[in-house]
Amino acid sequence: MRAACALGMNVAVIFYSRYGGTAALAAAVAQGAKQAGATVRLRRVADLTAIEDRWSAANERIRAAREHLASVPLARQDDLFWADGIAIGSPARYGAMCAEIRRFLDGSRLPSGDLAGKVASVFCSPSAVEGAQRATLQATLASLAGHGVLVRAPARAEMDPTSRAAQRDGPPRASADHAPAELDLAPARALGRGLALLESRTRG
Ligand SMILES: Cc1cc2nc3c(=O)[nH]c(=O)nc-3n(C[C@H](O)[C@H](O)[C@H](O)COP(=O)(O)O)c2cc1C
Repeated sequence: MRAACALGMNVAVIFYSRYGGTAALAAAVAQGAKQAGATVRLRRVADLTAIEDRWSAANERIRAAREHLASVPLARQDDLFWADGIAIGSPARYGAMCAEIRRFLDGSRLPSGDLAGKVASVFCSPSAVEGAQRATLQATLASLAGHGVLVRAPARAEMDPTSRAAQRDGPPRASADHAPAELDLAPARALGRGLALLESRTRG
């Protein structure tokens, strides 16, 4: 049997991350798409606020994450047009996507339908507040669907932290220490691989 391959496919993985959790998931999504043979752009969305605006206890973690992510290029509207497959990642913020991703999508001023035919998927780094991840993913998907993309809905294991939590001792890790566990990274890689391969199939 011939192995599935997404050679010639472009995948853009676009994320915002304050503490590094979503960034780690984004890197795993990008890795999965690359393993499938796609050309990948890993891009971050810039912060809207300065570190000094935040309460001090969190500042060191934020600063470390920013240093770590400094070499990742900033996302541009062109990345959306370049891509055949698009993955958007956001931390959960009160059950919705973060303001940075909202602004990126709004600021790209895409006429409705401009991303028609592309395949899109979403991923999310929540804390252990069940339901927030699902709400965030659905809100992000709804925004992308408005631009005419085909939605590659996350599988249950990618979508629902409680289904993964059942497989290990303790709650999902993506928030407690901001370092996603392998049980979170493996579905993220599968999402990237699945996105790249699905896109190659829709092209025929
Ligand atoms: C303003 C704010 C609101 C948040 N709201 C939620 C929420 O509704 N549900 C949740 O599970 N986590 C929530 N969190 C926690 C973040 O989603 C969580 O820490 C996430 O892993 C951070 O991702 P990052 O490491 O990529 O920055 C919130 C965090 C902040 C700062």
